[in-house]
Amino acid sequence: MSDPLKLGLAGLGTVGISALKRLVSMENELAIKSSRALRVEAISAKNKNKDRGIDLTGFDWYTDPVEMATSDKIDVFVELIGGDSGPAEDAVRAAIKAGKHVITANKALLAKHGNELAKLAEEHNVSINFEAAVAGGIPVIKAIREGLTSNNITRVYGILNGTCNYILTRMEDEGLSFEECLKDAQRLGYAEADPTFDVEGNDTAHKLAILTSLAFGHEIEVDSIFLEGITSITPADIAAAEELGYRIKLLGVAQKTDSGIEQRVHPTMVPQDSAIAQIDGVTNAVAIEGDAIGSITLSGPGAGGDATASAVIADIVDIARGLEVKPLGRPASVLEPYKRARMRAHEGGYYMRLKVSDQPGVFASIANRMAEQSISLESIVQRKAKYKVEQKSETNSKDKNHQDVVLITYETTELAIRTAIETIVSDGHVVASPQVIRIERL
Ligand SMILES: NC(=O)C1=CN([C@@H]2O[C@H](COP(=O)(O)OP(=O)(O)OC[C@H]3O[C@@H](n4cnc5c(N)ncnc54)[C@H](OP(=O)(O)O)[C@@H]3O)[C@@H](O)[C@H]2O)C=CC1
Ligand SMILES: N[C@@H](CCO)C(=O)O
Repeated sequence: MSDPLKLGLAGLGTVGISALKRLVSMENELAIKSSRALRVEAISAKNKNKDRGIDLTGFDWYTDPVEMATSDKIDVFVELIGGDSGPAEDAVRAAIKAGKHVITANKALLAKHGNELAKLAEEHNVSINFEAAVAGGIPVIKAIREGLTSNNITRVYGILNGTCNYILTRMEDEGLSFEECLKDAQRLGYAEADPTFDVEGNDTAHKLAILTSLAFGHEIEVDSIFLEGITSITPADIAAAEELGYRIKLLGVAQKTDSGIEQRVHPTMVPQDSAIAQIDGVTNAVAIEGDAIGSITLSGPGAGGDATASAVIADIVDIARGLEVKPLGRPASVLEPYKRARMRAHEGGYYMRLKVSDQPGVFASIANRMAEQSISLESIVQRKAKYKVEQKSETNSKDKNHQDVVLITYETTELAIRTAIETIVSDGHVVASPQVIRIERL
């Protein structure tokens, strides 16, 4: 057997401590699978005195992760701190420059600096492995970067945030409030340090940007992703979706179009009988469409200590085995600049829920405005009694004179929908911000 592979682990939170425990408890088995011992030499976290449920006296302790990242005692720096700047970024850069391989679960860091870090790693002949950064325990990076290399990929989409899917599932199944569900997701270790990154869709965007780059051979480009989170989804939308044969999921979608690559993150109506609609709780699913494979969908736990540690350790084993792959699947120098498809040209079906004054003619006026934009309606329903219970929390006594008009359109464009909504709002019948949810062709 070769010399042990010496590891330094920075970050001993939900993911870090699970990874450390598994590396210790599976030491023999991992050594056999890697043909090499994996030895944790050094650890780093903020608070040395925190009880982490494991004896840490056998590891060298570093308060400064940058110092650990450059120490001669380690071969591989494992970054499990988080954040797109500060100690995580400083330590990753320092590790690469010191010739250490890097493993990270940090999608925020990769979405912001991934192109540059990939170049830096190539210059220093080291790997950056980041299986845990996208979809937790699902080996989707390996699937796209290695398993599907002979495919021309046309679309990648999926549920990429465990926290949001957990919240939406529990709101739907148990009728709980958004806030209650989010608190539980935080307690279970699923949410980001700042959970607005989850619920506003940023975390999904970070992951999507990484997948897009790997799938289409473009530079990572996160800032131009069309982004809507789940905070505006109400029990009334969830009830309407169910009645109309859909479920609401936060999807990240990247697809090739004639004008460029469309990247979008938004709550999405998916048909109840589709595979993606069956994905509940913290589970994630990623569907990949390519010319050789047709379509495959991978699903599994998207967050949580053990599931994420599984991906971190697989990355370590790859390094121990000597497997070297360019971080973004091809040399950084040949990645194409990202060409954005305009969101206004997006084509699809739409769900709209409009809270309107309960007056004669409103219904017909809305239908006319849609017709002006050549939008065909699959259904248009007026709801008062049906959603009364769900609406209680968001209404007051004035709402006695209001009702919801729920519309489902056939295929149209984002531009047509936006124009129709502007005119409907300017007609003065709508008494609250219109709710618009895109329907995905699956
Ligand atoms: N939680 C999950 O399910 C998943 C998380 N990720 C990603 O993994 C990474 C870690 O997430 P998670 O484990 O949840 O985060 P936690 O907040 O649970 O843990 C963060 C760790 O970083 C340590 N830390 C913070 N600042 C410093 C510093 N300056 N120097 C050294 N250590 C520091 C903390 O120390 P201390 O404990 O002393 O406070 C803590 O141990 C993030 O990038 C996250 O996005 C990816 C997939 C799933
Ligand atoms: N906060 C993230 C962790 C996994 O990346 C999620 O809920 O999916």
